[in-house]
Amino acid sequence: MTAMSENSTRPLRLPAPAKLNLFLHITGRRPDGYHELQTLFQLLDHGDELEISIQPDGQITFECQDQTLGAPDNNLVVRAARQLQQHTRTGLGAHITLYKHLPAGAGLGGGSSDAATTLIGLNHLWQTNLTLEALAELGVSLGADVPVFVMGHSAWAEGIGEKLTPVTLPEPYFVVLSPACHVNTGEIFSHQQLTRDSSPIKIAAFLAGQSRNDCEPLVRRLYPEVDSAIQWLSKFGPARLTGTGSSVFAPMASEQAARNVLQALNTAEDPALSGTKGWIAKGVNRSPVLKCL
Ligand SMILES: C[C@](O)(CO)[C@H](O)COP(=O)(O)OP(=O)(O)OC[C@H]1O[C@@H](n2ccc(N)nc2=O)[C@H](O)[C@@H]1O
Ligand SMILES: Nc1ncnc2c1ncn2[C@@H]1O[C@H](COP(=O)(O)OP(=O)(O)OP(=O)(O)O)[C@@H](O)[C@H]1O
Repeated sequence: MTAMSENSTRPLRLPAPAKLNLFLHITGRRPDGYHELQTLFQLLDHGDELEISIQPDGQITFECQDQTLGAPDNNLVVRAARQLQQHTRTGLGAHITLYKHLPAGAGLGGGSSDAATTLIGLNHLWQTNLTLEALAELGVSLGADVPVFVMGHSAWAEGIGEKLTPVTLPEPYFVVLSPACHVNTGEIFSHQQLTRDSSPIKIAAFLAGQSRNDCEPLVRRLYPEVDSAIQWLSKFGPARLTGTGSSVFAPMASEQAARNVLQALNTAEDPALSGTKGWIAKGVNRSPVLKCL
């Protein structure tokens, strides 16, 4: 069987991992309104999954059980597929099924990761042979978080999050709490009370504990569920917001320590935590996507 016919018959099942922002400083604003930031992206071993197969007639079709995501045409998976199709002028199409496990609007980069996995998967199936750098450049217009998922490595990031330097992190276990609320990233970045004047730091300052998430004070004020989640998780470790929220996380000394925190969450009688989901994820340096191809 040739590589092409193998590609066209077998659906490709790929992971779309989540990320945490271990810190997030906003250092300025570009003329187009986008914010300049510094962040440390930690990829996780947990996320969504996609199944992709080729459609020879050029159609892009999409399936997802999660009805809360809105119209298929607006889904980042479909937008990524159309963008690659137009850019490469391939005559091929695809049928894509999204198995959504990550909450949306939760600061975990779920939509961006789905878009990145779509670009990587279709580039492979369609044999369009773009480099990862070219796919990342194409993806940044879909979301500022797409490039890190395409490059596939935990990274120090600057610019709007697209200037990436891969870093090797200790890969600890994290407890992640996802309150039931969705936070709209655009709303936080356009809020008058957002801190936008942090001085740039070097990685040594992060390692010395001199970092924060600049969105956190504002998001805690606007979303009491997030404030409660941070207060509760702080009893077990240094808890922080990821991205613009709504999820919060704390690194744990071991998987067992993480399990103990989840058990405490399940038996907590605090009404402010009702609807908040807790889960455990392991930090990974390399994205599981590239290992699948
Ligand atoms: C907060 C982070 O998750 C940190 O990793 C990202 O910066 C956000 O990335 P994202 O969800 O992929 O965001 P996008 O879909 O690109 O942008 C949503 C909206 O947030 C604002 N936005 C986003 C990123 C950024 N660096 N500056 C901004 O001002 C813009 O108004 C934009 O319209
Ligand atoms: N495949 C997708 N998965 C999740 N959301 C999607 C998807 N496609 C489009 N969206 C839209 O994008 C919005 C943001 O979703 P996403 O999960 O990427 O946010 P987020 O976790 O806050 O990301 P970030 O950390 O990058 O800000 C959702 O409210 C939803 O309407």
